[in-house]
Amino acid sequence: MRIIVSGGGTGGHIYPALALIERLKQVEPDTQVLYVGTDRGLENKIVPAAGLELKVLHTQGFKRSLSLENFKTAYLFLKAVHDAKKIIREFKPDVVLGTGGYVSGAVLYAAAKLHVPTVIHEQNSVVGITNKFLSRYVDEIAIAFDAARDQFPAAKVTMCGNPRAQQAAANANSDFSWTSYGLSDAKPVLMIFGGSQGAPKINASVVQAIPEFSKRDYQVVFATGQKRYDQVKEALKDVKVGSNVKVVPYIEDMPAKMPKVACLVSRAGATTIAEITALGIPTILIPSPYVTANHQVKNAMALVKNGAAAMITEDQLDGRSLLVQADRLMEDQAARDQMAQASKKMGRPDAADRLIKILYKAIADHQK
Ligand SMILES: CC(=O)N[C@H]1[C@@H](OP(=O)(O)OP(=O)(O)OC[C@H]2O[C@@H](n3ccc(=O)[nH]c3=O)[C@H](O)[C@@H]2O)O[C@H](CO)[C@@H](O)[C@@H]1O
Repeated sequence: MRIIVSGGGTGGHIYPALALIERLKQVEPDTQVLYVGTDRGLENKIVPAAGLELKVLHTQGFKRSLSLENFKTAYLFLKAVHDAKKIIREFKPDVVLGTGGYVSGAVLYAAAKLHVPTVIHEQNSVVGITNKFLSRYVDEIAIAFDAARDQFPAAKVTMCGNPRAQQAAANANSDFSWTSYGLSDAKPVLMIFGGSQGAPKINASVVQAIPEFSKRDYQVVFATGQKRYDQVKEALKDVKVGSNVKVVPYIEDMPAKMPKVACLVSRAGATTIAEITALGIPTILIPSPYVTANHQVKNAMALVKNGAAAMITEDQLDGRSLLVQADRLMEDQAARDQMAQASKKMGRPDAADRLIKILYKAIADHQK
């Protein structure tokens, strides 16, 4: 299969695309892939690292309020559509897949106008602005939460889950060792990260809690987000950080490491949730209150209701509340086991295979 994949900006849109590609190459080893992203997003780091060719377009998001900047955005969109058409004509894909982010708006719109089969994947329960716009033009829409169904044209929608779940499940028996982080494999690890880019309030709370974490019998791996690392290091300059606590900018190859985590603290982004439920990882979710229609709270509540996660809302978050919840789980294996079981029941470990079927369907329907 020749496939163009486009999704950009944050890890939550990029990792599902990469997981799909990894699986597609297992099913069809001669698959040819071109990734189209923005010139600024995390894809510039993640996609080449995965050994894929990346072409970039310059786009930006529309402001919700009336703004002069929106004229520039509209111009950039039209230019990006024009450039995307050129890329599509040259690459001649059998199908184009969009996984969200502004750049996928231009690429999928261009593909639809060129009558190339198109599929979009929506990771969230509340549909993103780009996918909402594209839903009129594309052939097929794959969703990961039932709640997204009614927000799209019914005939195009198929439940599939998030391909990153299948990748996570496939790595469940990972042989990763925490010794590469200077930690022990004999003691449980609490992993903390605020989404793919880090989150200021989570970072500040972890900084407050570090003197106590440093006295615990468990270990802590804390990712600050690439751009926030220096700031956190500065805040920690007079704090004695125990040898059981590791502070890093970013955690690479998460599917290898997540199975080796006893408990996780994280934002409630859809892709993170797909990973933790695929593996059944006890998690304390801290939903971001800064996202469209508060969708992370909805993502989180779906798990909390089933006993699959605990939640701290951002307004209740500080070093103290974080520590209390973390201790409660890290010091109670039975509570962790119970949460793990409930979480795993919600996982969709065949999501990539389902998405591949949807790609085949879009291609076949065009050949009729
Ligand atoms: C602020 C914002 O707009 N967030 C959105 C964005 O979040 P964001 O990009 O943070 O999305 P997710 O939480 O869904 O995904 C984060 C991904 O990054 C990985 N990871 C994270 C930290 C790290 O150090 N290393 C690493 O590999 C995680 O394992 C996961 O695969 O996209 C998600 C999916 O569309 C949405 O649900 C989120 O609401």
